[in-house]
Amino acid sequence: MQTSIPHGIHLSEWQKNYFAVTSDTSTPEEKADACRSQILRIQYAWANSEIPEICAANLFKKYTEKYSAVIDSDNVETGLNNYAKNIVTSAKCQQNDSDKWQSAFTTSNVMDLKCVQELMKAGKKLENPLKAQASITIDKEVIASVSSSHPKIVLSSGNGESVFGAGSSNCLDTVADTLERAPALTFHQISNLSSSKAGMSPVPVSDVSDTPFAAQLFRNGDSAVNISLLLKNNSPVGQSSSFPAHPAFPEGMSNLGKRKTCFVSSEECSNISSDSIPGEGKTFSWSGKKNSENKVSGFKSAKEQFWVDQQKKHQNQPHHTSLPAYGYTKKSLGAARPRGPFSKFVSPVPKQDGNGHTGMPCKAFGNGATERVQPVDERLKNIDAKMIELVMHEIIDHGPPVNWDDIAGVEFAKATIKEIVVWPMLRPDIFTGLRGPPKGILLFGPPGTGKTLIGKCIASQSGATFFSISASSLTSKWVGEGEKMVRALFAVARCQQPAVIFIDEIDSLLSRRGDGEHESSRRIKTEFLVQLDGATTSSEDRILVVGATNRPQEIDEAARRRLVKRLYIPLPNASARRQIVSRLMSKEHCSLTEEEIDIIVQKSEGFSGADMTQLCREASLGPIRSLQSVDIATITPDQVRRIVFQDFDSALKTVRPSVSSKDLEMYDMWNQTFGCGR
Ligand SMILES: Nc1ncnc2c1ncn2[C@@H]1O[C@H](COP(=O)(O)OP(=O)(O)OP(=O)(O)O)[C@@H](O)[C@H]1O
Ligand SMILES: [Mg+2]
Repeated sequence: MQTSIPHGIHLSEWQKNYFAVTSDTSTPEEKADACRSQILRIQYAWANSEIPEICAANLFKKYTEKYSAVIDSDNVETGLNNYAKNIVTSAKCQQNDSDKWQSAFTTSNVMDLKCVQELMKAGKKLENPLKAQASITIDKEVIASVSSSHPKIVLSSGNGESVFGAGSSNCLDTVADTLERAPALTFHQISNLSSSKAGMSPVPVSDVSDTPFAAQLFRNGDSAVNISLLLKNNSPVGQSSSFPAHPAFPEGMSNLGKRKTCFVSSEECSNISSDSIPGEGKTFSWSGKKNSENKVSGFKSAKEQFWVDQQKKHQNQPHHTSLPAYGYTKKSLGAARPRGPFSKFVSPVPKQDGNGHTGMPCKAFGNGATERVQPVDERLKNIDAKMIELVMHEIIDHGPPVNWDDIAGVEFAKATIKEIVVWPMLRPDIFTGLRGPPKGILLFGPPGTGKTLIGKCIASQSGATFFSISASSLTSKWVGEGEKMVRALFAVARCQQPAVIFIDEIDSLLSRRGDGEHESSRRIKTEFLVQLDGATTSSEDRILVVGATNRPQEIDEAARRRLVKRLYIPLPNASARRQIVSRLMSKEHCSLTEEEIDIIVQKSEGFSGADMTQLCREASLGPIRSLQSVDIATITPDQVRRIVFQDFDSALKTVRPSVSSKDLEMYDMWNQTFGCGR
């Protein structure tokens, strides 16, 4: 296409067309071509959710008007003289003397016109295939009505409608002009521009502030669209106003406050939903009445037509995975969630793309293109996405499975936990009302007695989603972010019910509140108690909080009350110690007799489970230590002698119990006062 653009200046296709349309030196044919090209570009951009509907509507209106002005003009120098007679008729059919004249030439019906469709077909030959397939996409809901005094644009959706007040039309022009003149302008800036007048929430864009939106949109159209627009419904009005001035901001746009503005409420934007079309990409539609209206009227929007065409085109080709859809797509954590601690969990938060941009969650669960996208869980609405990501990656436990048999002794605690955790998870229908399980458990006892091991066992055996976090990591790793993390933890757990939240070293999180306490740890504690209260008192939520501590006396009274089932995990008795030794030695090359084991058990009185494990480790080194250092280099594993009683005897001289009798008294006392054991 020949235009009057000076040579040597690199301009985007959009700009070239813009100049062709506005230039006095362009021929009518060039103007018509340029308009057609712009219209296609707008459709394509909107179909890919690169621009808001309102913006697309305005641009579309502008270029269809320019287009019809060229092709309708009888003047042989400036027009194409009845090139499309239908448009003239349509545009003028309702014209009368009234000020309230409304053109029948709307963004929706114009596409039904035969002549436009012919032009579209012609355009296909010029544009690249992808663009050519984009049929007119401005939807029925965008009704542009123009009156001389109060121009307004009504944008309706299933949830009602929003009226853009006087001057909105001009504002749209402002946005449109900005887009045209500043190809490098980011969407954020456009959003900024749009939001410069208070009253309606602009469409905030986050995490994509550097995305050269307009450049993507209006550059040569071959580049793949890779823009993520992240809507935050709860973002305050004017949030985006902090966006720094962009060097590419066009002259005259600096005093935006004086400009007419347009707004798209974030609520309306959130009504845009996206559905996967089997084997294809996605359609974007306003929720609510629109679709049903379309069906009743038999109207097929250009978007729908676009996808129908796409389907037809590819029906004989093997289906490919749908392209990632960026924009307003949402999904739920509640439905179709994986169960069990080792099942694959799908993060509710978008993964960062290669450019470091965080997009909205845009892919449905699983990989199938046919899966429908679920709405975002309401419970995660106000939770920081980064925190959710952290919860997913840092907290969910992925350790090796632990069986109840791996835990020696503590029979009462094991039975109680099975009763509280496993059975209600398996049969929630039976464990209702008074039989409803307690929502908080505290495992307390001397160090190394298997509290953490029990937590891992619950993770493996309960079938619930298991969140395991060390309290000290909450208070140290994410300084200042602790309370957010706590909130995110419980929110995600709520979405992943039944869920078990295991908090190791809970004393460091819920120690008594004191004067010398740091402000941030106080905040974390308060948040935790609030969340714990919610989780433990809600009868619907199937969240169990399990805390483990070896300093139960330091736990805040409020927290203690909420952890209703307080189970003492004592030092292993003789039978448990025997079990630990037998179990560990069964995996080794060992020749201990039953009597020898009895002696070992006797001699290890007061040992914790961890001490017993250490004793076995030490004894197993006996055969190695008895080797000459020269032999170590050459000996084969099967030449190493068996572990014998003498090795344990030697080991017992170096391994000592780690829990003092004074400590044991304290645990016993606390158990008698607050414990729920026998
Ligand atoms: N009852 C037990 N049965 C089998 N092994 C045990 C038992 N108790 C402890 N152990 C061994 O000791 C190791 C440490 O146990 P664990 O971490 O569960 O102790 P803990 O009670 O959480 O200690 P702490 O209070 O210091 O956190 C376990 O990995 C396991 O090898
Ligand atoms: Mg532990």
